Amino acid sequence: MREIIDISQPLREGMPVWPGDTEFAFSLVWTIAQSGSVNVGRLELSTHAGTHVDAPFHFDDSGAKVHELELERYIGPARVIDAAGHPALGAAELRRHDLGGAERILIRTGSWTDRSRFPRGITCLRPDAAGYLAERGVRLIGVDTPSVDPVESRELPAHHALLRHDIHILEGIVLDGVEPGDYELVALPLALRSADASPVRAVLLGGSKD
Ligand SMILES: N[C@@H](CC(=O)c1ccccc1NC=O)C(=O)O
Repeated sequence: MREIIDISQPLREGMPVWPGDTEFAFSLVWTIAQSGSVNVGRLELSTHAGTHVDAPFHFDDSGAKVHELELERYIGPARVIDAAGHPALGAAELRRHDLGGAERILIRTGSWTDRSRFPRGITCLRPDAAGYLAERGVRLIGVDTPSVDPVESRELPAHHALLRHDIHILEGIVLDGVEPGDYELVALPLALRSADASPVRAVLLGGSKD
């Protein structure tokens, strides 16, 4: 049995959300006490709640929507690298890490320290990281922050550069205590018609396949 490492943020009332975005809410609309048979909940949440993938449509009107994402991009070999301690990560910083030919690179920036609040001053990606990653065969980049661009950015240069190089984005993963190294990633978007992003349950499978 392979070890399963959950790298997802718990979705819960009061969890941090993008400034001004929909707060997460869960409530029971039917209870066993009232209905005599079942509890049934309802959710209100942003498509960017917690750990999520951005579809290109999030920042490009002609970009692919969530239901158009190929699932194979979100399942398969992934390398976790520890790149903590940088205000921004460009080609120069990433060059110091062995990416090992993995199509999926998950970056621990360590820049979201207090998970009870939405972070300020996160480590972002520089646009020149995109070409460097693409040359090494990367197709999915995951970060432990809510964005690959600075939170104040309107132009979203790293999002656009990554898309131009056909690299998709997984945001808000939790890599505290995860050893750098090679894993299998599973982080599937929901089958959400027309959406700009989707929460995912992201897990790493460690150990051997036997
Ligand atoms: N582009 C950011 C998210 C973002 O910009 C955002 C997410 C939720 C609600 C509002 C957002 N931006 C608003 O200006 C990202 O996905 O990395």
